Amino acid sequence: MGLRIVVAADPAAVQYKDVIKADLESDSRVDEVIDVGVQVGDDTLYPHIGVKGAHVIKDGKADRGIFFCGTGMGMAITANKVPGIRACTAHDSFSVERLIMSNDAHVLCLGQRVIGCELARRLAHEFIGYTFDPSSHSKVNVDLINAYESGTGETTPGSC
Ligand SMILES: O=C[C@H](O)[C@H](O)COP(=O)(O)O
Repeated sequence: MGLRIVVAADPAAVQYKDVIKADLESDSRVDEVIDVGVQVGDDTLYPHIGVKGAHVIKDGKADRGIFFCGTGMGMAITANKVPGIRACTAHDSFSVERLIMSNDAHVLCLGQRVIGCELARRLAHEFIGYTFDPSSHSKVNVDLINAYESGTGETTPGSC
């Protein structure tokens, strides 16, 4: 079964969102692309779109997301506020690899004002090619993040 990917952008990055949406729609690794906006001419601000996109993943309707804004940072900050969602900006190939392999992230965030379109396309292509290995040493870190978020873990402001 292929991946279900949600794409989201604010007005500063709708062009990259639409280019990469088209790439994903013709990618054999992808079963479904869900576009939560914005569309050209829609001036909705990124916090609204980032929350909406992250909830698609939280609600189990998508496996991963690729979110876009001017820098990628506003979308990342926003998506991380949705419980259970791990999102980060990554503008180089190694970071994109580690975003999955070390961090088991759900969302790659890209900045249209920061990187060229061809690099953004390449990073999006690479992002969906990685699968987190739950038997790797990285799982303990992801588990600690989740435990802190749920209030069940040992990680507290005074724990180190
Ligand atoms: O992180 C925020 C984004 O880059 C957004 O697209 C632009 O925000 P700004 O207009 O506040 O810089």
